[in-house]
Formats: sequence, C-alpha cells, structure tokens
Amino acid sequence: MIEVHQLHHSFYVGKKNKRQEVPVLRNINVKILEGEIVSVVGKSGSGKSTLLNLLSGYIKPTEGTVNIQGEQVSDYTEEQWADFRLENLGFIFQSFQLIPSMDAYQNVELPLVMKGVPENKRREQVQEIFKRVNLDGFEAHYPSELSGGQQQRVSVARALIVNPPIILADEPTGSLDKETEEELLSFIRQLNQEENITFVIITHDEEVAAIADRKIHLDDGKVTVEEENYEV
Ligand SMILES: Nc1ncnc2c1ncn2[C@@H]1O[C@H](COP(=O)(O)OP(=O)(O)OP(=O)(O)O)[C@@H](O)[C@H]1O
Repeated sequence: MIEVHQLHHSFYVGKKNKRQEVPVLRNINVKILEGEIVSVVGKSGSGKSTLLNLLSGYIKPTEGTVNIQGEQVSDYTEEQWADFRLENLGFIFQSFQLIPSMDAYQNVELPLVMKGVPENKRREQVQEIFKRVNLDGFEAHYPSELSGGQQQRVSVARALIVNPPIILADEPTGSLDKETEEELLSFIRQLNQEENITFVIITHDEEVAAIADRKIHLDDGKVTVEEENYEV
C-alpha cells in the first residue's frame, strides 16, 4: 500500500539572494491499495512526474509523508531508498531507460547484480523472465538492435526481475504504436490480476487511463478528482 499524507512540494530556483519558491504539489492525500491500478492524469506541468519522483525517493518532500508497504520512506536516507527500491519498486519509462552499452540480458540482470544474487541464480531468473516477456533469443541484442516494443519489453523484464509488489510507470506507452501499446496494456492487466502487482501509471493516453481502477487527477499541483473507473 502507498499512503501519501499532507504532502507539499516546492522547488527553489534562482541564485541564493534571489531564491524563488515554485510550489508544485499542495496538500496531497492519496491512498493506493495493494493490487490497484491507478492512473495519474493532468495537464503538462501539473506535477505528475514530481509525484512519481516523490514516490520513488528521487526527491524528498518539502512537507508531509510517504509511506510504502508500511515503511515511512519519506524519512529514508539515499542508501535506505536504494535498498528499498531494489526490493519493492519496478520502473517503466516512456524512453525505456536501458543502458546502451549493455545487451538486453545484462540490462535485465542488473538489479539482481545490485542485490548480490549469485550468478547461477541470476541466469535462471533472467532466462525465465525473457520467456515471460516473449523475448527468448534476443538476450544478446543491444538496445539499438531492438524495436521500440522490444526495448519496452526488456524494460518491463528489468522491472519484474526482482518481483516488486509495486510498479511505477511514466508514460509507458508514449513511444509505442497502437498494437504494441495494446500488448503492453494487456500484459500490465495480466500482471495485476495474476500477481496482484500494484501499478501507478502517469499517462496522457485515455486507453491507458481506461485500464486503471482509479484515476488521480492533478490540477495545478492539487488532486481534484479521484474517480472510480466503472469499466465493464
Ligand atoms: N527540478 C525542478 N526545479 C524547478 N522546477 C521544477 C523542477 N522539476 C519540475 N519543476 C516544475 O514543477 C512543475 C511540475 O512539473 P512536473 O514535471 O512534475 O509536471 P508533469 O505534470 O509531469 O508535466 P509533463 O506532463 O509535461 O511531464 C512544472 O511547473 C515544472 O516546471
């Protein structure tokens, strides 16, 4: 479960004596239950990426708390966050964020290397995940030798390799064509239903928002609507 309580966030811009406060998120209270798919929607600049960065510990809130899986993560040091992310969070980005100098296998293996998993176990897990994302045989390809859809599947495999209870996604279908988008969305649904993985997905895309159980609507840094999706 993710619980955001009384969260405020401001950035500070400009030189010391002319420092200006830019308030971005105000008074955010959000609860995301285990096994939910929640989409975060809102205009450009409304604070969606800032919220995701706060949920992943890349920025610290100016005020308020973030609690994930029962841990008060907003109090964490960077080191504690690094460990916590490796155990609990998977990430999917519009730009895939694969390491270009590593082949697909090494990209997917990386979180396990960081966790200190021994090589024979890593090999087993990576091979299995390549089958699951339908990329068997593409292990030795570098990101530049893969299509956009294949690169996104590598990044999904990298997100899944540590079995995280939560996946945070920032415009995951933004670089994909319609067919590849549908494939990814049905895979997200399947992971959610079969493995109860919680998804928080930033999106501008109505089709992505439609697979969510709830929609968090950010408007000028505030949550304005949080509607149920009564899809049948
Ligand atoms: N590091 C920063 N320093 C100063 N201001 C920032 C910083 N990061 C973001 N902002 C400002 O915070 C506001 C929210 O940005 P954010 O990237 O969270 O919006 P967004 O809803 O994700 O937008 P988009 O849909 O365009 O990605 C914007 O006005 C942006 O200029």
